[in-house]
Amino acid sequence: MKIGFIGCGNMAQAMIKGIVEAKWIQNEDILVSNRTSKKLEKIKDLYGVSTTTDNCVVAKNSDILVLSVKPKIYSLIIEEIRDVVKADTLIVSIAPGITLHQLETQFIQTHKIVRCMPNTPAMVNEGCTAYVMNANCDNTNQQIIEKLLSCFGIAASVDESLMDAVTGLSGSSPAFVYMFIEALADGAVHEGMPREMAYQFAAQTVLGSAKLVLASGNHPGICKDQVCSPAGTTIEGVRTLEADGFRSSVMEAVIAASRKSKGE
Ligand SMILES: NC(=O)C1=CN([C@@H]2O[C@H](COP(=O)(O)OP(=O)(O)OC[C@H]3O[C@@H](n4cnc5c(N)ncnc54)[C@H](OP(=O)(O)O)[C@@H]3O)[C@@H](O)[C@H]2O)C=CC1
Ligand SMILES: O=C(O)[C@@H]1CCC=N1
Repeated sequence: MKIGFIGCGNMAQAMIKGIVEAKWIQNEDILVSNRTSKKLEKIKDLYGVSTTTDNCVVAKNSDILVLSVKPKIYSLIIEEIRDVVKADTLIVSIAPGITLHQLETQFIQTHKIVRCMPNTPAMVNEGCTAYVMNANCDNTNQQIIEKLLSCFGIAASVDESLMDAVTGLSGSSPAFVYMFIEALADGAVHEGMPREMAYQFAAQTVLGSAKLVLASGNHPGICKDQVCSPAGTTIEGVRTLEADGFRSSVMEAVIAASRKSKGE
């Protein structure tokens, strides 16, 4: 089996790293194309994958074909490759806001199409991907797509109506989390902590807190209450976060990203 990527940017590189490390298929059976060659040279040097600047070479030879370019050039890319994609190739879209129906109408043949929303923590095997398949896909296709997505984290099948919310949450919120880590560190730097130490402590604290929510199965509020001693230090911080609209602000960010994905 050959897996192709058209576009070798941040998200494709994260997915390729996971597939290579999972040792699912031979590295040379990962085919990657990109507009320019610099990223291709880097990824070929790193993993020995097959690279080209000709998108049609990848499209023609792939059993699974991931369209990993920006949404605004999806139509252009589909127009470029649609005559050469094999009828039984499983097409994987990772673009926000582009529906299965839109994808089906842009291809000439009746293809098996999967709409996914991955995220960049795939780079460290901690990705979180939701997917929905079109009606042409069968159980075998689902097993293959689960296997692919599990190479770099967890995968969950969702109703297509949820894909925009997924984009706002797991797709986009890594950026919000990095802003949170930066802000936590800045607070500690303000109080005199060296910057490198502040980033390490902030990131480890976010990692550990997330692991505790997942491992305990507790409501996040219970985990929060376990940190807040009566009349202690933490509740002082909680008070200022509430006064500054922290939770509302985070909710608004997820809603804004979801709405953008919906095209609103
Ligand atoms: N980044 C993220 O966190 C996530 C991204 N996505 C989605 O993944 C997709 C890719 O995003 P991302 O990786 O971040 O974007 P990048 O900008 O990092 O990568 C896009 C790549 O597409 C290449 N490209 C541009 N035009 C062409 C072309 N005509 N033919 C072949 N390759 C081309 C670019 O090449 P060049 O460098 O030469 O311009 C670039 O390497 C998008 O649809 C995005 O919405 C989904 C989930 C999360
Ligand atoms: O910002 C974006 O549009 C993409 C989709 C989700 C994450 N990055």
